[in-house]
Amino acid sequence: MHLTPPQLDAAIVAMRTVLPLQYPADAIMRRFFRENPMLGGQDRAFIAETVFGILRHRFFLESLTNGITPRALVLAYLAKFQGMNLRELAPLVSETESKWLAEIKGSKPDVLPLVIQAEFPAWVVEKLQHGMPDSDILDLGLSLQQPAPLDLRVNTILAKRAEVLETLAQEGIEAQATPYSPCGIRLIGKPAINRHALFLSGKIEVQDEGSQLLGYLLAPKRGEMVVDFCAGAGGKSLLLGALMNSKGRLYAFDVSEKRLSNLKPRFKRSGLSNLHTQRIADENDSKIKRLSGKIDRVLVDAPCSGLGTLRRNPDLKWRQSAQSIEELKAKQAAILSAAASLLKPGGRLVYATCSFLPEENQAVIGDFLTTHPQFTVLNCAELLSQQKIPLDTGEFLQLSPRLHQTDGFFAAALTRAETAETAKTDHKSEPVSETETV
Ligand SMILES: C[S@@+](CC[C@H](N)C(=O)[O-])C[C@H]1O[C@@H](n2cnc3c(N)ncnc32)[C@H](O)[C@@H]1O
Repeated sequence: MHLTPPQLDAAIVAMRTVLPLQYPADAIMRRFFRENPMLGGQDRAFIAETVFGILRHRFFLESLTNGITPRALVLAYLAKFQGMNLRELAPLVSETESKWLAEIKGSKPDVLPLVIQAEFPAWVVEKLQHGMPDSDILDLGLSLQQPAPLDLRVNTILAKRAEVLETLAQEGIEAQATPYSPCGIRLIGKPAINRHALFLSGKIEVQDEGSQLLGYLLAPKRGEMVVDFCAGAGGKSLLLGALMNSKGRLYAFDVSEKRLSNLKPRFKRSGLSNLHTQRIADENDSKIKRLSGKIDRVLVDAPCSGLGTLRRNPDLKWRQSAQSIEELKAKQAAILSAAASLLKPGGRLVYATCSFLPEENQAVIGDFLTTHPQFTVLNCAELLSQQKIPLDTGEFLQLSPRLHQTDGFFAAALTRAETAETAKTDHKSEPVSETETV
């Protein structure tokens, strides 16, 4: 591309605004674009790509010199990772900068320490080294430095995947069916899909293929009682409703009113009628207690570090810490325990995170099983195979950008044993009354 001085300046200002990283980078960028309405579509794309690209490669870029400035970060990123040659950059930089950029172009990351090559903070590498060889940590880190593709979920209540693919092809939008999710589509580029008629009519939603697979793992059936315990803005609730063919009762719980209200317009578009959102104060809310032992399927999409989404949210590396993981582990255990109490004997619970840290995943499940002997683990590969999805990552579902081109998801499926004791508890629980339909 031909880079103009105003474009370069705007990227530097955006980088300076984002860098304290007190708030999520995507929120800061949204505000930056709102406050700079004169920027055109191309400028915005360039600035966003540059800022997120720098965050993906920040450890490497900062290793190049001491006290690196936002301007130096932008220039170094354009030279090293955007392939801009020194002739293109020459009219925009000083002679000293030009010499420095020439050195950077020749630098070789593969001689640098693992933390820099993998672009992980030291505390993440330390945690991973307990169970992973350095070569795997590096592979994982490198795969998370790539931008994520744009995946869509076809809303099977309103459309078929083949029909959506055909419409996209007719309009020259390159797309293909996702390899695992039966309702997924992967776009080749990044068109502004949220202004497309298919999106506005509720036929498609933006959703990573890995996230879609969690719905197939839970596999709710028509007419069942289902809970999405940490529903947020409802990415997974909408898929669960579609898998239930809008029949039965689907509760979407969350502690955040704001996130649940973001679900409303999506729900309106979706054509579903069986979704009931409820804000809960916390996992011990009385609304949860009233549903004890009554639910067929429960999804726990637990609050987590989000490190598996570093392709999309590279700033999480600086917004999480060893301390925040400790707090998350306690929260995850409490939520899992409360959500499990909802399950009918013989029911299914899926616990999921978008983290690759065993502490947030296998360890939470291990501790839960020790204190809840009435629960056992179901084999995820078998559950997916029952849904005609040929994906075997073992007992747990473990997705990675490198192997599956999805975000880094973890999921465990659990079932509750049928016992005389649990049947007695069922009899005592009261029906839930006040539900709000969005
Ligand atoms: C990973 S996000 C869920 C994303 C959502 N399922 C989706 O697909 O869009 C985790 C959610 O857990 C919610 N949360 C945090 N603490 C909670 C609690 N104690 N009970 C229920 N939800 C909680 C957060 O507000 C957040 O929306």
